[in-house]
Amino acid sequence: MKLDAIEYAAIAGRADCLVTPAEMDAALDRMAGVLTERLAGKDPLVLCVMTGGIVVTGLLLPRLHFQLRLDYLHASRYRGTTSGGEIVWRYRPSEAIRGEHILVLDDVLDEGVTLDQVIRACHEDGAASVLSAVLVEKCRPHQCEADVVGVRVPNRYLYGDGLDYKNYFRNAHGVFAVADEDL
Ligand SMILES: O=P(O)(O)OC[C@H]1O[C@H](OP(=O)(O)OP(=O)(O)O)[C@H](O)[C@@H]1O
Ligand SMILES: Nc1nc2[nH]cnc2c(=O)[nH]1
Repeated sequence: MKLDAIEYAAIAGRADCLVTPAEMDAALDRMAGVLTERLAGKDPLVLCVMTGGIVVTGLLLPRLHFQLRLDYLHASRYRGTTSGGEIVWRYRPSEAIRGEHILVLDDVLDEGVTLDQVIRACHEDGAASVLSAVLVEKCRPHQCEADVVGVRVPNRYLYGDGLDYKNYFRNAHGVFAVADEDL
């Protein structure tokens, strides 16, 4: 469904900014530092979890000054809605994963169902090691933990830096919480 320009502006106007663009940039620098310590010299294969992971991947990779390769996987469970369902795999690069040091990059750790299943899939597919990093972690219980976290935020429905609201706002820099009346 498309949003008209008035609705779009109203949703943005009612949202709360939880993390500013400058705070996100600082978080990305910190993540890059930790990932460099953990992965430099290992020639990792970075897997972007589509679609939300595309922004953190694009912002983080130029900060990683060591040898690596990039691929992606596509697993999703929200699909434009605000509550999660079954994981649907659209692309799983099983052959490429065998024997590799994998870095999984995603935008958000919420219930942790997606990351848990992605990490299990990488092990099943024969990864030599699996490290995970998320840009945003919600303060709530998760089915699994990420190894590296950019920022931690309250448990609200979020958009920005890859996270969508009704398929929009992935391009907003920073993290924003949708107003209750828009949920
Ligand atoms: O921790 P969880 O509760 O499993 O939620 C996290 C997942 O939810 C989002 O994906 P979504 O299914 O919305 O797909 P998208 O990346 O296409 O937005 C996000 O990109 C994570 O992959
Ligand atoms: N856009 C978006 N996707 C999610 N997937 C899991 N939690 C969220 C969230 O808060 N916002």
